[in-house]
Order: sequence, then structure tokens, then C-alpha cells
Amino acid sequence: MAEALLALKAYRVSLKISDKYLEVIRGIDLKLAKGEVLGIIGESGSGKSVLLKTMLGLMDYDSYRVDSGTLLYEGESMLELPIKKRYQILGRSIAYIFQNPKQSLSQRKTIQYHFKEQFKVLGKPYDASYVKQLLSDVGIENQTTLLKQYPYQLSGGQGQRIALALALVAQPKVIIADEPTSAIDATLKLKMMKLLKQINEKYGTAMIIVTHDFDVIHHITQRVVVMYGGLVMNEGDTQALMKASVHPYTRGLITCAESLKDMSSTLYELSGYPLNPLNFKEACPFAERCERKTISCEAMVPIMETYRGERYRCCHPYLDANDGGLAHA
Ligand SMILES: Nc1ncnc2c1ncn2[C@@H]1O[C@H](COP(=O)(O)OP(=O)(O)OP(=O)(O)O)[C@@H](O)[C@H]1O
Repeated sequence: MAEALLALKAYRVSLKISDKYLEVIRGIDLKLAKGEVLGIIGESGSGKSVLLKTMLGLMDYDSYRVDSGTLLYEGESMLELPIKKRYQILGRSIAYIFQNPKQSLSQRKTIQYHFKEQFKVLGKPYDASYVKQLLSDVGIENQTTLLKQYPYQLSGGQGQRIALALALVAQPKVIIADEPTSAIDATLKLKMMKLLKQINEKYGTAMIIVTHDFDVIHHITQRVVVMYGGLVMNEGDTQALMKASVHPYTRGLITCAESLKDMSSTLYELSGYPLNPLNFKEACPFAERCERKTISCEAMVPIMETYRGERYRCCHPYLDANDGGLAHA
């Protein structure tokens, strides 16, 4: 793997709930190379947003505690820094696009106002022609009209594009997009996927795409991380993992996605529901729902196996079988 731009190691986070701390992120390692597009997939409640928002300092500082871990950005250690300082450094280089970007804009201010604010935050004079260039890059043609509009006048697709253009003002090295296609229809989804790919290619911006959608993972990411119960269960090259992963959770998610697409087949669903952090214990979080469950699954949290030096699977049945001839995916 190329040099890591961002590297997270053994990261644990607890959320403060009614004056008590509840562990939600339970020891996560993550790497993002320069220019890489990484996908993070997992059911609702897996911990995707808490992971990324706490890492960047985007959550209310009093609402959580980082229990352990290291975070390196361009080789510099971040977690020891006061959270506001960390946010300043990371905020300049990493843009976070929220799930409903239209709602994260001030509804009473024009789109142009939002661009001007971005320049102000960066301490740069407003550059109208650069803004028009960015709007054109994200596929907005009627730029002058659009700059005069208010967020509530935008369609879902336009909202996503504006959020992307606003993020690009700072020329970030990383864009983190939280569910970039969840609020738009299928045709716009395709356009958004193409757009993210174009931005990655044109500017070399590395990306972390958080999604529930394997189409998005398949079409735009090079590597994927599968999260469940505050852990990474499986990770690797996107195409290899989608084709050949034997991890029961990954396989279950992929089978669900495929059965939804294939109108002639019976709908497949993963049994049970995602585990609530209140019920986390020293066991594999997926054990209760897993068809391959063994005694080990209920006795301890599985460790991550590596293959050719890369992390790839966290699953007791495969660990216990000592991997005799099992597919490395
Ligand atoms: N502010 C909060 N107070 C209490 N619990 C929270 C809070 N934010 C998140 N959680 C809990 O932490 C766990 C992880 O949530 P998180 O939002 O990170 O999941 P996610 O994988 O991003 O889900 P989704 O795909 O639905 O956005 C969940 O069980 C969630 O209920």
C-alpha cells in the first residue's frame, strides 16, 4: 500500500450517556493512502459516524471520550493535541460532507454567502471565478443564478453538488462523504458516483465514502472496510472482497444487496438486528446472527487476521480452522 495519509490505530471511543460512558468503537485500525478512495460499509449503528466524527473532532467535545489509540495525519500524531487544535489542523485538510448537506447549510443565507464564508474561514479573499470553476466541476451550469438561491430552493442532487463544491474550496487532501447517495434517486445516484470519481481523478483527493450501498462501494472505491458492532470485521481490495469474501457478515450483506436487485429471486435477509452497544460483551458482536457460530465466537472478540501483510478478516471459524485452504478474501 502507498504511504498512508491518515492512519488510525487501536482506536477506542466511549460515548457519554446519562453520565456514564458506553464503549461504541472497540479498537479500530484504519489506513487511507494519498489519493485513495476507501469505502466504509456496515448496517446502521455499526459506529461509522462516531468513528469518523470523533476522529476529526466534529462531535460535541463533552459527549465522548477517546479511550485509546493513535491517529497519524501525514505522519504527525493528532490525538495528543488539544481537540480544538486537532480540529484546526484536520479541518484545513479534511472536508466532511454530512448526510443531508442541504440541511447543514443556513436556510436564510444564499449559496454565495456560504462560499464567501468558506473563503473567510480560510483567510483568503473571495475568488468568484474559482467558485464558478468549482461549480462547473461539480456539474452545475447555471452558476450565476444558483449562487443567488437559498438552500431550501435546491433539489437533493443540487444540494449534494453544492456541498462538494463548498468542500473543494479548501482544496482538501481528503473528502469524507457520509452517505452521499442516500437522499437522492437512482439516476442522480449514478451521477453522484461519477462525479466523486471525477473529483478524485482531477484533484487527486483521497476519499472516505460511508455508505450502506454496495453499488457505491463497487463503482467508486478501491478498498473497503466492513464495520459491525464497533469493530472492523473485514477489509481489502473492493473487487476481490465483493467477489470472494467468505466472512459471514460481509457475505450476508452482499447476498442481501444482490437479492434486492434480482427481482426473480426470493428476498434474502440477515437474521436478527444489529447489536446495541448496551449489549456489547467479550464475544464476536455478530455471533448471535451468524450461521457459522462456534464456541469461540461467544467467548471472545475475534482478532484481525492479516494476509500478505494486510489486514483482512476478523472471524473465529476461520481463525480456528487455521485457514487450511480457505479463500483469502
Ligand atoms: N449521541 C448519541 N447518544 C447515544 N448513542 C449514540 C449517539 N450517537 C450514536 N450513538 C450510538 O452509537 C452507535 C454507533 O452509531 P453511529 O451513528 O456511529 O452508527 P452508524 O454506523 O454511523 O449508523 P448509520 O449508518 O445509521 O449512520 C449506535 O448504537 C448509536 O445508537
